[in-house]
Amino acid sequence: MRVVISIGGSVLAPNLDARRVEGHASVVETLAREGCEIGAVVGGGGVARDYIGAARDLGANEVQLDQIGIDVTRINARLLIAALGSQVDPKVPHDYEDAGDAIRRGDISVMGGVMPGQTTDAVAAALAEYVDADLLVYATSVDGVFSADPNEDDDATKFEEMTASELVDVIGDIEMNAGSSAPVDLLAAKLIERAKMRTIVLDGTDPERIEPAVLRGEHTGTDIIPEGGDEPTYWAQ
Ligand SMILES: Nc1ncnc2c1ncn2[C@@H]1O[C@H](COP(=O)(O)OP(=O)(O)O)[C@@H](O)[C@H]1O
Ligand SMILES: O=c1ccn([C@@H]2O[C@H](COP(=O)(O)OP(=O)(O)O)[C@@H](O)[C@H]2O)c(=O)[nH]1
Repeated sequence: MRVVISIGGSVLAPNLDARRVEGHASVVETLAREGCEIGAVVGGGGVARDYIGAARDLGANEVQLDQIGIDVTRINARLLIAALGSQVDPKVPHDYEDAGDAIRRGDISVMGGVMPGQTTDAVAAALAEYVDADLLVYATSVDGVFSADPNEDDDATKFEEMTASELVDVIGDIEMNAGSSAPVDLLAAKLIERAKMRTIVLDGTDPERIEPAVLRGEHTGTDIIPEGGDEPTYWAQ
């Protein structure tokens, strides 16, 4: 099975901790041993937001702030590469072709950000479409997509399941400033919709949750079902 896993910076590197990175690397390696072809995309986390905040105070515009964020996501990608064994492409790809070439060679590919005006959520969705992935997983800091930000609104309710167009509607109003927080960004949601990409949004704080979700579809987060798409056959057994 070919899977793209987006590891949010909030779960990979809310702060710098080698053991936490090791925990995510261990799950990725387990999935590779189970025969998965893997593209990983990592976010910027706390360090990105520290740099973005400082640069904003210095008067940088949003594109400049995005560029700083991209650089931090690429450093985080190098951290995960360092924790992965020999089967990982040592380079952080600058584009989807390089990532796709590595995955087709049988290597694990680890991307960071690629261009201003989006987040790594969109990178993961575009990579999943480009390599025709069977599944896209967002390991983020909440256990799914809610009707509103659950950290701000106690009345927010979780979607167990939703269509990509419902996802577009729910996250459409979330601001898109550099460093803003969203379980999936708007561009990612639109890419998931057009690609009819089977997607799971789950709490990846404990990376162990990723494995059963990928291998058996077992999780407590949100299933994003492509309209007109069927349940993936690999979970039929
Ligand atoms: N509708 C929503 N559903 C779930 N989380 C939301 C929603 N709106 C905003 N959020 C916020 O998005 C955060 C996840 O985004 P972010 O911090 O960028 O994670 P990541 O590091 O995975 O990109 C959650 O912790 C939550 O506070
Ligand atoms: O392709 C990308 C990826 C990231 N970013 C910038 O880098 C920041 C950190 O990336 P992301 O939000 O994906 O990290 P996370 O939310 O997972 O910590 C984003 O807010 C954007 O400002 C960007 O401009 N383009």
